Amino acid sequence: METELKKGIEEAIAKSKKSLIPILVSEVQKIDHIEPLSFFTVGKENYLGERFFWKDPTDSIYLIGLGVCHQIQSVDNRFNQVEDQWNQLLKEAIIVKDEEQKATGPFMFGGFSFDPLKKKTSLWSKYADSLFHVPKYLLSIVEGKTYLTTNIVCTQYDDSSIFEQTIVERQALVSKASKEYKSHFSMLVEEREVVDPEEWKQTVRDLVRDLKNGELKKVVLARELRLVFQDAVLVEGVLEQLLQEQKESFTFAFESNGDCFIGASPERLVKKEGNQLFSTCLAGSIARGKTEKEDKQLGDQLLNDAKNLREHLYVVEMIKEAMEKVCNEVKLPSRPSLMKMRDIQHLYTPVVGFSKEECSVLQVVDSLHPTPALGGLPQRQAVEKIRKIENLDRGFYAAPIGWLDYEGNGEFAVAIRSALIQGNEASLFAGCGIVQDSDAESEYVETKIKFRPMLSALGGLKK
Ligand SMILES: C=C(O[C@H]1C=CC=C(C(=O)O)[C@@H]1O)C(=O)O
Ligand SMILES: [Mg+2]
Repeated sequence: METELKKGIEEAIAKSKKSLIPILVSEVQKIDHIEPLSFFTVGKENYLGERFFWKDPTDSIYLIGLGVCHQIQSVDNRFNQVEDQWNQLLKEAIIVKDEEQKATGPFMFGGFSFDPLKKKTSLWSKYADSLFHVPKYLLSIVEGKTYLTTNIVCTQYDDSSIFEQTIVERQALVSKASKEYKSHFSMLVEEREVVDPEEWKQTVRDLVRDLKNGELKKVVLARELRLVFQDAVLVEGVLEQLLQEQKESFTFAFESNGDCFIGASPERLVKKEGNQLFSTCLAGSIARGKTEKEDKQLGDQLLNDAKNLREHLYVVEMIKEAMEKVCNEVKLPSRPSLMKMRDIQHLYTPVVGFSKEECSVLQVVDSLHPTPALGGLPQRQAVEKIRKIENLDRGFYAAPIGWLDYEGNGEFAVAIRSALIQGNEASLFAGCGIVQDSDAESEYVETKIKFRPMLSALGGLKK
């Protein structure tokens, strides 16, 4: 296998000398199991600020990336541009692998900001509106099998010494990652609501008045909580906590230039496997009960609550319509069920479809984002409203985050229940769907519940 990587690199350098464009070499090895968190932690030494972590709710896939061998960014027409740049890179790529397995080989991880037209603050200066990383090393644990992909972008100026360097580095990574991982914690010293609660509730009241009088049916409003810690927050510790406490969610971390966007989202935007497409309608919320009986009562209340059902129905209508455009067949249950996480329960409708030919994951992301679970209805007007009245730079919060492989498989979640970690500070985000019969006080309480997963993982939740 290693000689094949060497050959691949030599071929890529020769190709690059002729074409003058960089050439990607991607080699996949099946390896013994490595703990995902160990691999992530070991990457800190050489790749701090260039790591990502992803786990899906069924634990069927773990993806950990270290280093950035190629970066994709774009400004206008961003979903198409990312796709074009990705296809450009893939066109000449040299792939060395023995076995077919999704989420291995040429692969990228990243996401988009919620609204590229929103006025920017310095909060998200480390994240472009579209940002994808092709990792140097990718650990993929897919249905219990472990793979290590090594990606190298070769240019006309390289020589085969990059082969030797890579082999040495990769052996060191794998052997260190096989040792045990120790967790750490930081202490929270201050908690600050970035927007005054009364001001936020007033915005909700004003919005409810508009919803009663205009064509807008739903707008999702969010707010930010800023935390200060004694020491720099250790992303590994936060991830460990999220993995333990939010098993039913997508757990993700995406580092960029020293900051880290991290979270545990229960909400899939889209998954594509072959021509099968999966999406999720998740909107309408209530607390978990302290006892089983109370929990069931609350769940039943949610399933029969007109306001929450309305909030949910708008999402179902929009996702169904968008999926029907790209699918030959779309299936979904006629009524929502409950999805329960540690801190909250939601109304949930899964959607399955068979995609038409030539329909890519990013095209589906483009047609869905933002769904009314994050934006509102009608979509464009709701986003405009948020841009105008919401006192928050959402950045990557509530926007698509996920991965794509070279065969067109991929999965994106919407990045809610999330936080942006910046050294010894963090911003947490939480929003809720405002409809005509929303009550500002209850919506405020709902956002408080939605802060809990991240607050707890950051060690800041008072028990
Ligand atoms: C916008 C968020 O949640 C969405 C997802 C599920 C339920 C929601 C709700 O009931 O309002 C929201 O639409 C968030 O957690 O920040
Ligand atoms: Mg709600």
